[in-house]
Amino acid sequence: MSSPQQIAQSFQQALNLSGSPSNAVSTSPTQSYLSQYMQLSKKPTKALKPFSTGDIKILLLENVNVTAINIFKNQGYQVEFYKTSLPEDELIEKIKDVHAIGIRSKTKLTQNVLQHARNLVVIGCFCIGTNQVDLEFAAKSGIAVFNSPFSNSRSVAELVIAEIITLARQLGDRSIEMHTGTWNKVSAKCWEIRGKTLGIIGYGHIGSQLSVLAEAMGMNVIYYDILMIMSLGNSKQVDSLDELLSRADFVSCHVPETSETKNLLSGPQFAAMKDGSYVINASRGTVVDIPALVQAMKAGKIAGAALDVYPHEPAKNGEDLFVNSLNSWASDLCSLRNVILSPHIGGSTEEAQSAIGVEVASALTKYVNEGNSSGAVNFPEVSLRALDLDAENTVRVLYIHQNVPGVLKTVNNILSNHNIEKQYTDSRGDVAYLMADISDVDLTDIKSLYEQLEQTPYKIATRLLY
Ligand SMILES: NC(=O)c1ccc[n+]([C@@H]2O[C@H](COP(=O)([O-])OP(=O)(O)OC[C@H]3O[C@@H](n4cnc5c(N)ncnc54)[C@H](O)[C@@H]3O)[C@@H](O)[C@H]2O)c1
Ligand SMILES: O=C(O)[C@H](O)COP(=O)(O)O
Repeated sequence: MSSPQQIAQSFQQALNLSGSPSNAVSTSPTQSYLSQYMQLSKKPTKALKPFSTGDIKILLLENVNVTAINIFKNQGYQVEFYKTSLPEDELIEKIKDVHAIGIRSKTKLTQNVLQHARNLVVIGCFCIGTNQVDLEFAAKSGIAVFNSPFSNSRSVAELVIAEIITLARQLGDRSIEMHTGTWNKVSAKCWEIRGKTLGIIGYGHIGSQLSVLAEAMGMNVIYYDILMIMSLGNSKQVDSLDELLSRADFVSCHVPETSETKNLLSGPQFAAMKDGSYVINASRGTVVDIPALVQAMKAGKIAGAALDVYPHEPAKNGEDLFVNSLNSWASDLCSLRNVILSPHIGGSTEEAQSAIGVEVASALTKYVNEGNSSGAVNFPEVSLRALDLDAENTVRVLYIHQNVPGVLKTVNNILSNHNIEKQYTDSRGDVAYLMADISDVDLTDIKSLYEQLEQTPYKIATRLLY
């Protein structure tokens, strides 16, 4: 019989957890990372140590906040940090070996990129939007995705309030004039916002927060959403986008990027708006058709616009918006009066970034260390209370599988030699996730337990924590 050390060694080779290249696992790239053991206990009785938190490699891109780095380092994870996003070829190289990746809105985790991830267990979007990740492919590959659903909502809402006043007072133009030495004191077509109507498209976390701030400043608020949503304050939900457009002096978009929201505001919608009204977009660049906006502004229909997001955004600071041929509208837009352009800074405040860092890093840590998927955006949400590390011979089984009949029968048959202390399972679409704490496990049996689970049909990923 093999000694525990020998078993540990063979596990390390087979599972490629030692950091050195391994070709012992002859599965496809998306399968090979799924087979992982993790030992959280430092107890000397558990001599078998195929995987510890110190083996976890995490790649952080796009200047994810230091609060997150500290949380990961406190866990003992190996952290590789970059201030920017990476070009696709570099990203593919880097993603091959890491167990977790943290990104913001720029990094595109497409199927093409994700299929190279051999060990990836979890993705953290340190922002609200998750449209930059192929969520379905990730789920089917057993990769959970987490985001921060509201930690930057207030920051975006405050920016939009600033933009409403700036547009109403043509403040951007006055400032540019003063910077070039021109004194141009005017009141024509400059307005108070008190008593004006703000039309909010998308009354979610940001839209509703904006509603409260706008009403506090004396605005009337109407909103349009595909869902019936309780109105805050005196705001009123309207039945159609057209009704909102025909009544609002300021229209602000706060919808996600979906196929339905692509060019949500285009030529016909600008035509339906009030003469001299204003457009604000701090949601996603695909939501407003910029060339159509330029036309509407040139025609004098729209009196001003504030854009924080664009269909093709530069990957890093210092890059020129104009050099991207896909942004052929850029010089036209910049030549217009009363247009505020900001570089996707809606959520970029110290408060928001620090809170997002804590929130997403905590979710990732819980998933890696405990398998807890509460709050995942693409994955069944399963959690059991923290693994009892003091309980001798207890193992947490994390088993991700295709959502088809008969799988639980097979799995519970495998687990039936042990005492199942707790078990929880849930499914989402085609993917299901089972978590079970089993006791009375002889550590020398773990290899066999693992191998049996790995050999089950419809398995996507297995992890054993002990
Ligand atoms: N500029 C920035 O820095 C920044 C920061 C944070 C978020 N965002 C963007 O803002 C978006 C909104 O954020 P949120 O937190 O308020 O999201 P949310 O999910 O809380 O709210 C979005 C709302 O839009 C509604 N909606 C969806 N499709 C719609 C449609 N076709 N028409 C009308 N309503 C529709 C939803 O029902 C929901 O109520 C995010 O998806 C993100 O892309 C940008
Ligand atoms: O989705 C978001 O939260 C915003 O678009 C902010 O993205 P960022 O973190 O890349 O600035």
